[in-house]
Amino acid sequence: MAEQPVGSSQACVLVYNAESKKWAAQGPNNGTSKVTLYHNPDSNTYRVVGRNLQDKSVVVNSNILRNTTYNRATETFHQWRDARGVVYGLNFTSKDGANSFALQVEAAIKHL
Ligand SMILES: CC(=O)N[C@@H](Cc1ccccc1Cl)C(=O)N1CCC[C@]12C=C[C@@H]1CC[C@@H](C(=O)N3CC[C@@H]4C=C[C@H]5[C@H](C)C[C@@H](C(=O)O)N5C(=O)[C@H]43)N1C2=O
Repeated sequence: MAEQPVGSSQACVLVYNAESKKWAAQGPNNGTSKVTLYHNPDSNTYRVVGRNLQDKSVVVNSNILRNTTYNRATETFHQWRDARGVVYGLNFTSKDGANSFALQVEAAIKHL
């Protein structure tokens, strides 16, 4: 069976630049993206995919692993580090959207 969407939310996707110590918003004019947690039941893998709402470009495509720590830095800003050390940030447009997405990611990590 192909990948299934577990849940989605709206957020601005950012990547941290360790050199400049700044967050860089991904996608055209720092736009909002639709971030979706996908589950592949065949391989029992999860990933977060974000697509910019405006031009549909993929702004994040990151595997969530059993040793991933999903950090709720604030009620609306969550972040994680991928296997290569790239730090992603999600600046959600609402607390509810942030919380529901986080609950799904946290459940996914427990399921791995
Ligand atoms: C142990 C560890 O790895 N720790 C990581 C975090 C983590 C923990 C556990 C597992 C994985 C990860 Cl990844 C860490 O601490 N990291 C990862 C890289 C960056 C950072 C390091 C230092 C700074 C200091 C401050 C904070 C930061 O960046 N914060 C705070 C909330 C605040 C909210 C919003 C965004 C806003 C969109 C723009 C900007 C603004 O507000 O202008 N901004 C911010 O400033 C945002 N940092 C971090 O998160």
